[in-house]
Amino acid sequence: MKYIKTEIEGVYILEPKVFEDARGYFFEAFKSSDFKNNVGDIEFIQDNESKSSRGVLRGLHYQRGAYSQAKLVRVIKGRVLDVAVDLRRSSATFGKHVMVELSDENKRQFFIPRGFAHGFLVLSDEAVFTYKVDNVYAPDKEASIRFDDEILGIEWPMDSSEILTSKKDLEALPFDKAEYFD
Ligand SMILES: Cc1cn([C@H]2C[C@H](O)[C@@H](COP(=O)(O)OP(=O)(O)O[C@H]3O[C@@H](C)C(=O)[C@@H](O)[C@H]3O)O2)c(=O)[nH]c1=O
Repeated sequence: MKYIKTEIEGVYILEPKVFEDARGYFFEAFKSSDFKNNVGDIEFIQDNESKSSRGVLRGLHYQRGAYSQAKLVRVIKGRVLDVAVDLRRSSATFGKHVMVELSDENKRQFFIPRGFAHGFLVLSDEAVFTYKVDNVYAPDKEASIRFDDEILGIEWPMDSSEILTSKKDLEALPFDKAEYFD
């Protein structure tokens, strides 16, 4: 697995070594010891999976305060654009984001530390998205920032007429009303 640093401290793109043969392929999707050596001592406690159709945008989500979750995300079917927004007020890249394409073809993974908002847009007809988190799900600590917030300036490659979000995400707060991290 290659661990590639991004322009935001603590955010990594992971590229697995894929072994192909006549039967198909094999790769190590997660190896705790490697992850610890390259990223840090993070204990993932839950695996999640969602399926979405083209144009679905889930995000930009985070859990507030001590309920923040680090996430290791990947796509096992289809193609998405994944975005992590830095909400760490003391960070040099506060308010900045990293965008990466994740697909079943490139098999890339994206590591988003605590203190970030996260979201993705589905580019293929269907996408199955799976991710590990390192903290409990706490529905009353959930927060959502508008994906099309002007300050964030994320360039989603679809018109808002093509984008489908949840009611919760439509009612999300603008970035300047969000709760940040120290
Ligand atoms: C996130 C989550 C949701 N749920 C339930 C609540 C709800 O009834 C249903 C769907 O939840 P949501 O609408 O919040 O699902 P979704 O919009 O897919 O939320 C996810 O979006 C991506 C971008 C993230 O980064 C995740 O952390 C998470 O916030 O699943 C759980 O039971 N456990 C969980 O850990």
